[in-house]
Amino acid sequence: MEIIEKASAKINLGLDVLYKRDDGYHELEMIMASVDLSDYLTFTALDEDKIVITTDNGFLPVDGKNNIYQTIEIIKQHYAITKGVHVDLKKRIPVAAGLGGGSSDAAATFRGLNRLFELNMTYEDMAALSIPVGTDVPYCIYSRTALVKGVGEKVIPLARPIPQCWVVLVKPKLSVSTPKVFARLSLDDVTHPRIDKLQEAIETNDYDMLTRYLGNSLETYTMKKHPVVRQIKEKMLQFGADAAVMSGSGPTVFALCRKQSRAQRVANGLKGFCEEVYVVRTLNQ
Ligand SMILES: C[C@](O)(CO)[C@H](O)COP(=O)(O)OP(=O)(O)OC[C@H]1O[C@@H](n2ccc(N)nc2=O)[C@H](O)[C@@H]1O
Ligand SMILES: Nc1ncnc2c1ncn2[C@@H]1O[C@H](COP(=O)(O)OP(=O)(O)OP(=O)(O)O)[C@@H](O)[C@H]1O
Repeated sequence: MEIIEKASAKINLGLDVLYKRDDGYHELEMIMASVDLSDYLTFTALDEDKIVITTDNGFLPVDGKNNIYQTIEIIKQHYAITKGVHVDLKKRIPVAAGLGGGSSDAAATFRGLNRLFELNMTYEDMAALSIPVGTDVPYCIYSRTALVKGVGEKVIPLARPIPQCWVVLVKPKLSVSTPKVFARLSLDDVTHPRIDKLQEAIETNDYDMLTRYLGNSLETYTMKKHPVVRQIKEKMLQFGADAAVMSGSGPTVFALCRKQSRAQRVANGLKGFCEEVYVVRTLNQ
């Protein structure tokens, strides 16, 4: 039997770093949503007890460094599964972009193996097992508009999706190390987006309010280190985006546009500047 799961990219509409905890991790408050830019994973059970990952992306590790591999190991161990698993990954989400690609693949692996081995895990069960793989995995298991707290383990789905709009994603040719960003961040200097206002905007389906309150505490740090990230944001606004902000620890910046034609204009304006430009929709969930 073959099981297919879709793993969608996430964006952080709001990311507030509250404080550093004693264990070194940062307490966060975020509003997250998923967009229609997705990897596809196909799962097959193997009689032999081994984990095999194949992918069309030649640069990704296919061993224990891959989030998919780590997730399968956790599930196999937790449920004492002696069968093996083959996963074929069609990679579409840019890697190390701030779009949670690896986390989303891990989340799809939880959902996929749940079906493949009929484990009856709830989303809560999956989220509880998933944190060692990555702090974005719990959100990606739900993969719907949510308020996310703690280090990422508390996922509270919102009653409505974000107001329908177009999202332009632009990734410059550089990678950002999330651990380094958190380690070097000066908490005295960060700005604090109003997560409560973002939540209110979504719950009242108020697109204009949503665009006013986008914000990310990690943005200033990453922009100082990589000025191109600021340039992308400025250009997006110049080309008519309703709002723009960096996602996660970057370097991808996303813009929101009410109209498709405007999103296309923003994308065309950025194409000469950056190689990776995508126009996508938010998922209606
Ligand atoms: C910034 C976000 O993208 C927001 O969605 C995520 O929290 C980061 O998710 P990620 O890239 O999967 O990163 P993880 O592998 O979970 O964490 C990498 C490192 O970032 C730091 N980290 C991460 C999350 C968090 N709440 N506090 C932290 O201080 C920790 O040093 C951790 O070892
Ligand atoms: N399945 C996977 N897909 C993508 N990257 C993976 C995967 N497994 C392991 N990695 C490694 O994880 C690193 C980060 O990749 P990923 O695309 O998840 O980052 P990201 O989008 O910045 O995540 P986040 O937004 O959660 O910070 C890369 O160096 C990559 O080699």
